[in-house]
Amino acid sequence: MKSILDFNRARQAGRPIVMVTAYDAAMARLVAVSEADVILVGDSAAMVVHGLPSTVHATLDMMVMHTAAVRRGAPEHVIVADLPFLSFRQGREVAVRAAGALLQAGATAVKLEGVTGHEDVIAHLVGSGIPVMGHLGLTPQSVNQLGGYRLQGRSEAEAARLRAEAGRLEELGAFSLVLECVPAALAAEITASLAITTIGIGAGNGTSGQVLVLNDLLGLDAGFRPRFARRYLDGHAAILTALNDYARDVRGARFPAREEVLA
Ligand SMILES: Nc1nc(=O)c2c([nH]1)NC[C@@H]1CN(c3ccc(C(=O)N[C@@H](CCC(=O)O)C(=O)O)cc3)CN21
Ligand SMILES: CC(C)C(=O)C(=O)O
Ligand SMILES: [Mg+2]
Repeated sequence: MKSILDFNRARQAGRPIVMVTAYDAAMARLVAVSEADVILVGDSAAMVVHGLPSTVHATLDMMVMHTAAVRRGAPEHVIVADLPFLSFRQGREVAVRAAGALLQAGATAVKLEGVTGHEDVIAHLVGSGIPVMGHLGLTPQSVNQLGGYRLQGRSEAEAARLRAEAGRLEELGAFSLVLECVPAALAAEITASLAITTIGIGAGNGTSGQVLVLNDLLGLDAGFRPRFARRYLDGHAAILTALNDYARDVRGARFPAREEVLA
């Protein structure tokens, strides 16, 4: 996809939107030549790339660096970058500066979690020419409040709140929103009630598109296996085999071979 207008074009054409994360130029180059539509520079980078315990630890500097690297690897794609924890909860000026830094690093749009309490910030970003993607349901930046990564919107009260927040995001001018870990029927109902697109993760197949963390779909982490994260590759095993082949070749004096010696 070349612009955010392609989100609604895809929905109108009945084509599911394919979103995947990337954090560096090498992976972005791969995604750019794949059939995936959109790249998310997720704040999951804090966990996946930096080994930090949660996305609470993502910083603006970190997100700017990853966004710039991904833009170099994918010059033509729509890139959505996550606004890090608290960067949109300290008033309009701080938020617009953070979002501006992400756009100047190469993002096409920003994503932010939740809506209640920062409605004015969302409207101000949109009014400033910054496309905003919302993120509802399981909002990982609130993990310390949610008490873990669990399905959201199970009670009727929670479902009603999610419906209202999704409608509010559309009213405030968000062009799309992520629904993370919510019941499939609720995600489908919210999608049908909105004119803007929804991108699901752990939210069933009734959304306008899907998003997965690249490392998850490549199976790079042997330990992280939530039910929604289908593995298209056992990357952990494949890479481990390559590494051990290399180690054995060095120890067995099979590497480097004659043609690999510069002389
Ligand atoms: N590598 C990675 N992939 C992600 O999808 C991801 C991150 N990191 N970091 C930020 C958040 C955290 N996310 C998570 C993390 C764990 C579960 C999880 O363990 N889910 C279980 C239990 C569900 C439940 O109890 O309702 C599952 O089996 O799906 C879900 C989403 C999604 N995001
Ligand atoms: C899981 C997706 C939606 C995300 O926000 C991230 O990767 O940070
Ligand atoms: Mg995120």
